[in-house]
Amino acid sequence: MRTNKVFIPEVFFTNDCLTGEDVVKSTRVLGDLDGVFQDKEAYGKMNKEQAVYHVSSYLPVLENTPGGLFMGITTLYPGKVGQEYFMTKGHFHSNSDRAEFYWGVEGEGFLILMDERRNVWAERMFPGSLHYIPGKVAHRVANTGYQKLVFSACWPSDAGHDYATIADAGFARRLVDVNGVPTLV
Ligand SMILES: O=P(O)(O)OC[C@H]1O[C@H](O)[C@H](O)[C@@H](O)[C@@H]1O
Ligand SMILES: [Fe+2]
Repeated sequence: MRTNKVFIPEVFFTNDCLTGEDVVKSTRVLGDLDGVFQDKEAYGKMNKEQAVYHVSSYLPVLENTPGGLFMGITTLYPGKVGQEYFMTKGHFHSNSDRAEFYWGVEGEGFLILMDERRNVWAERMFPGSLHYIPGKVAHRVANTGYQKLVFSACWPSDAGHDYATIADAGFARRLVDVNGVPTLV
């Protein structure tokens, strides 16, 4: 199932929108993304303290609660490591059949998806793009623009994050700048 529906945003979310004791904020700096990018030489020369993305997560119920929902806002900065765009770590869900919605709020980029047979495809993200991520599909987002990319997400509170599978085998294809054009290679 591949869907890429569009809605019209009336409110632009930012990470600052979400506040309260059930909101968890985190930042991933370049040093947290060791092993994620292909060009190790370019990565080695970059400042590891540089922020790549911020996530604010609204967790109104406890992690692993069946039937609940979480919501997040991610701000992903523009940049590249070599020719590869700044991107999120990416993950499957620990409860592998759990689905998720992502939607574009600001900026431009791609949602990169990979199923369990390692087929990879990408959906363009822009303000108002809406993306249904089926269960058993790994997901990561790349910023291909020159400004920050803001997207939001809604996922089941019992989905969990499985980073280990991606850390071990990565995605089967990478989104790189080929003569100025974002290309899956
Ligand atoms: O968890 P990452 O792969 O680093 O992606 C960053 C974040 O993106 C979205 O906001 C998701 O809903 C979060 O669950 C995820 O943590
Ligand atoms: Fe997810």
